[in-house]
Amino acid sequence: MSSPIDRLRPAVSAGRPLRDVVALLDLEPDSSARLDVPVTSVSSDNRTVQPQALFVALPGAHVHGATYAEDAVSRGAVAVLTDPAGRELLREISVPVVVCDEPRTVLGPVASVVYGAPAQDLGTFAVTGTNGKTTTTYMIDHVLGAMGFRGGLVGTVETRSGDRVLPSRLTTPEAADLQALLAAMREDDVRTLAMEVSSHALALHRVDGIVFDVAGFTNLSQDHLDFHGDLQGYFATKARLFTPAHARRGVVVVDDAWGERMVESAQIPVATLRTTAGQGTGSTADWWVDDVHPEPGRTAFTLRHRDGRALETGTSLPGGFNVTNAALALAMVLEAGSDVRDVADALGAAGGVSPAVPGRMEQVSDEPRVVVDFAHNPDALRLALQALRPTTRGRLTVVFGATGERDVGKRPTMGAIAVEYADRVVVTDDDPHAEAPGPIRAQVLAGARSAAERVDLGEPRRGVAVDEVAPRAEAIATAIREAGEHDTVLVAGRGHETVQEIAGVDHLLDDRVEARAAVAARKPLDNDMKEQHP
Ligand SMILES: CC(=O)N[C@H]1[C@@H](OP(=O)(O)OP(=O)(O)OC[C@H]2O[C@@H](n3ccc(=O)[nH]c3=O)[C@H](O)[C@@H]2O)O[C@H](CO)[C@@H](O)[C@@H]1O[C@H](C)C(=O)N[C@@H](C)C(=O)N[C@H](CCC(=O)O)C(=O)O
Ligand SMILES: Nc1ncnc2c1ncn2[C@@H]1O[C@H](COP(=O)(O)OP(=O)(O)OP(=O)(O)O)[C@@H](O)[C@H]1O
Repeated sequence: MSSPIDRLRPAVSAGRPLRDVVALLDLEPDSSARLDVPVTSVSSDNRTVQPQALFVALPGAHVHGATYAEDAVSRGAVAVLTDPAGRELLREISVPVVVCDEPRTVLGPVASVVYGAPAQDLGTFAVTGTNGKTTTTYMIDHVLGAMGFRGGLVGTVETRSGDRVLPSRLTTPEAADLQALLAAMREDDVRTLAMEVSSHALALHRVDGIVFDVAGFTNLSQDHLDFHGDLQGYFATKARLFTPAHARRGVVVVDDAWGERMVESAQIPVATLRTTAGQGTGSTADWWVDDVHPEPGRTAFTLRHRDGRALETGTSLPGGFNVTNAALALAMVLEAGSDVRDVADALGAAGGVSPAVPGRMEQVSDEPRVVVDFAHNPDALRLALQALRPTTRGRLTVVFGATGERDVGKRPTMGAIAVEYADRVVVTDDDPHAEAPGPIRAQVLAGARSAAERVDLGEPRRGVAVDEVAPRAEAIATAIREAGEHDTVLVAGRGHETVQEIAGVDHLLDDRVEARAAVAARKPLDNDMKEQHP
């Protein structure tokens, strides 16, 4: 996880006089002389303030940003934008203060003005949905890269501007950081942007001030209900992306009812995409996936449009859901105006839609097969297990936990899903954050054990072993040590992440590193067994 100070920003910024910001907000200037001061950057965190910055002091859940205004000024901030509560905290400040009721809602547009509307110089693609955002953005970036465009990427795993790469702190950065990043991309001669737009970002106005060329919707299922209250609120927040303030056109996966509802509520032109089997010719969707079949090392498929366009390609990323992600990425690129033959030629040379996506169905070993995946909600866990089941010759083990301080309701559900699809379930810790890890495991285990009882009573009887092992590194080691050669071990929930937060303290932990170490530790055992049974 990077600190708030690690961020990509432009080396040069012409900036704008503070007067322009005041005009944008339609406010009465309180001191005309000082409104000529040039503003060359915008920060909503004092730790990122540079000389000539506008410091935007936001009210937060923990603290008011105005608390840090003095420090921001000492770092070179030349003005402060805040709300009336922030103004109260800033009686003695030495720089002009601009007050508006909801500074969060203007942060993006203000930063866009200061940096010279950088989004307008890029071909912009935004992806939202519960699952698949990271994968789909990597796929869009891969397709555009194959076509020769120098790309920018913003999302959960990393932030990339051409050759410059940083690990990400948030999936979607705060508005001021995002606009600075887009300005850096323009400086780096980046032509296209593929970015994840989280529901938090939409609710907290992080992408205000950007109108994406194409927005994509993957799916919706239970997650983040701690923040959005219920699924309806979660959906309504995602739907904001499909309005003229945020996007020009959209592509919506209509495999589930939420997709259909997204099409109904969209206020921009949207193309529909159906990727579930059996649609074929005569599909009611604009785009659909046809002729899905396995080929060595990949799944081949054809993306068709109702106007007759067809694109034959494939993806090496496992699971039916990755065909969906690939089809969405392609449909978004085609809806942006690319010619289907150009895309087909580029993909032919690139070997299909097959980017390396860190921690997404990432296979770290063959025998036993060990796969590290980011599935951390019920739907993703079920799909990841379903994807691995048909190609598992032995037993399927899953190692996972649930996040602390987040959506408590999904814990027992995930336990039950694990039992439904795996032969062995090892419940451990995810990121407990400040919550006590034991009770989180207990809630996951409760769901798993009651599902296991149902499975044991059912016909045919299927004994599923449910164990609790913590800490997580020990759980991974145990599952891999005890796995047979033909077994699969899915380590789910943390994917690419390298820091685990327990009791508010960060610990270095990378599931892929732990899994590789556990596989390496089996080697003497493997050799001994081979000597005994040559
Ligand atoms: C719910 C949420 O998103 N909260 C974000 C919000 O926090 P907050 O309102 O509590 O802020 P605060 O800590 O009270 O601070 C108030 C203001 O003072 C500033 N400040 C604070 C401290 C300081 O030393 N100096 C300073 O200037 C802060 O930058 C902020 O502007 O503003 C903070 C500053 O930008 C964010 O770090 C914080 O994200 C927290 C860490 C978070 O975990 N967010 C997650 C839930 C999130 O956004 N996730 C989505 C992806 C979800 C998914 O799909 O998995 C994402 O897009 O990343
Ligand atoms: N289209 C999809 N439908 C359902 N599940 C998916 C889909 N694509 C990926 N997944 C599952 O969800 C997990 C997360 O995938 P990915 O990181 O691409 O999604 P995301 O939306 O970016 O998630 P997050 O915002 O939490 O980072 C994957 O590891 C996989 O298990």
